[in-house]
Amino acid sequence: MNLQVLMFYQDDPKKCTAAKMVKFGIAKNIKKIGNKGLVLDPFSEKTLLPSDKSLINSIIGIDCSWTLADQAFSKKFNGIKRKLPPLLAGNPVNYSKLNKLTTAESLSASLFILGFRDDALAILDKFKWGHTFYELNQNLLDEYSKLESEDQIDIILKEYGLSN
Ligand SMILES: C[S@@+](CC[C@H](N)C(=O)[O-])C[C@H]1O[C@@H](n2cnc3c(N)ncnc32)[C@H](O)[C@@H]1O
Repeated sequence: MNLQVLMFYQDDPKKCTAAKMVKFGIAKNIKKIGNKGLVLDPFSEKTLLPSDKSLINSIIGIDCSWTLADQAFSKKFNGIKRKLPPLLAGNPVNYSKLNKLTTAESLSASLFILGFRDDALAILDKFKWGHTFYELNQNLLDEYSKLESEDQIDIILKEYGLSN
């Protein structure tokens, strides 16, 4: 799957996971999103499902600061927007917080859910804390890669003690 990042350059470049993925040739730094691009948007009403694979030709992470994310996502991006189903951050900045993932974690999780397991793990291998993200979410990711509808997510969260 073609991985892309659209960068706002708002965070420390030394810690930016999108910049690291571009440097390693894992993701392409783009300025324009295509119509069949899956935009990873934490504010989207729709959740990513495995069946979305047939609609898309690329996955795009929007690399902005979490503190400015509402402004960044108020822009009208082209593409197909989806949030990820609930996952725990493994990165040191937002460790164990639900849904506050780095761009690298979000791209990895989306690949996992869409069935590209090896590619998902290869991204995490590039980060010291990558294995922590996988260990925290392995069971959830396995379940999400079999999702047929959003209705099933609440049942999964209850099973793992993550529902309110
Ligand atoms: C807000 S930026 C933070 C970037 C961070 N500074 C880094 O170095 O990775 C993280 C991006 O990953 C994607 N993302 C993170 N969590 C997500 C979620 N729960 N659902 C959908 N996309 C998510 C979005 O594209 C989001 O803009």
